[in-house]
Amino acid sequence: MASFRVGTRGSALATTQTGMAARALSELGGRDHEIVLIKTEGDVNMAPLTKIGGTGVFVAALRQALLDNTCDVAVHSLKDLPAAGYPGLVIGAYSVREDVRDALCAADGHTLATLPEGAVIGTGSPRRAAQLKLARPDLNIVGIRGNVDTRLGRVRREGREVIEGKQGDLDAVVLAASGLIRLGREEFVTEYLDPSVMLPAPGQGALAIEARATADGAVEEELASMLAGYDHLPTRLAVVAERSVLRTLAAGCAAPIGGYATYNEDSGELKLDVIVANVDGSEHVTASGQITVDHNETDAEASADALGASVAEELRHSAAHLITRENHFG
Ligand SMILES: NCc1[nH]cc(CCC(=O)O)c1CC(=O)O
Repeated sequence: MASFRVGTRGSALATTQTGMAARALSELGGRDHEIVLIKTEGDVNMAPLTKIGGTGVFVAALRQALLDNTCDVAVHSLKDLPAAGYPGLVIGAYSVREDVRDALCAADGHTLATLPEGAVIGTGSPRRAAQLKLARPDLNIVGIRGNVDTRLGRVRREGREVIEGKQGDLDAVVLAASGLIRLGREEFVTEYLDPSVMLPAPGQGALAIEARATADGAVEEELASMLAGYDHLPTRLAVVAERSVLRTLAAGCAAPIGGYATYNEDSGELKLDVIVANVDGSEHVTASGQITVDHNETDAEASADALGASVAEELRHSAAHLITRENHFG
């Protein structure tokens, strides 16, 4: 059978995780693949994400490549994919989820509890900034961007030259554990932050395989069984619930919202926790919900979506003033 083309961003993390997904798909489908590198606005423009639109800057070019038939599937970090659907495209599969937690990478082996008073922490994420300040109001948060190794290079280390604003100028950074693990950078982690301290971003740790949709919104027949074989249903139910929160509150990936759902295949319990916070940690609201859903039901995904929507509805009024474009930094 003909080979298929897999679109990816060019960052080290993107090419690494795309390679992993593409090899798995090839194996399932008994077909070769080729990788197509796509440059996105988020790779080219280094302004803070909250300034260049946040939502979607990493994915627009990849989606266009699918629509232009430059590639057949695109591999995204689900976290970077806006929660609203996209005309003509469909998420054909979700990967098994990697470690969903955020990870503190600090100088001198520090944990969140032992960081010195007033320590300077780098993150570009309002969600991480808000929850860091909730846990430790004395911390100073500075906005950073760039790829994983660039960010790790900002952490102070014995013997490393301090170049103001470039290298070794921070006490710690916070990154997604999943990215660090996929890139083999776990040795830099000094603490994996429990979701009770830092709720991850909706979709964090999962990959989404996007493809062209047929007229009735399904995956093209050529790819359907391969993608169905790759899809991980417990992940699908959890991330659908999480992303439903973003869609209901009309918030993007740059919003200070954490959301984490778990699905227990044995009991059928789907649980969801959500936090919306002020970026300076001065205010926050939380909500949780739980349903039982049989993953064999055809409407299991709709039930997960409804759970996210109902938890979000609980927060609609109390969180409205925290989901404005002003509630970010940079
Ligand atoms: N916006 C960058 C981005 N998009 C997805 C991940 C992590 C990978 C994942 O969520 O699986 C990262 C890096 C980070 O947050 O540290």
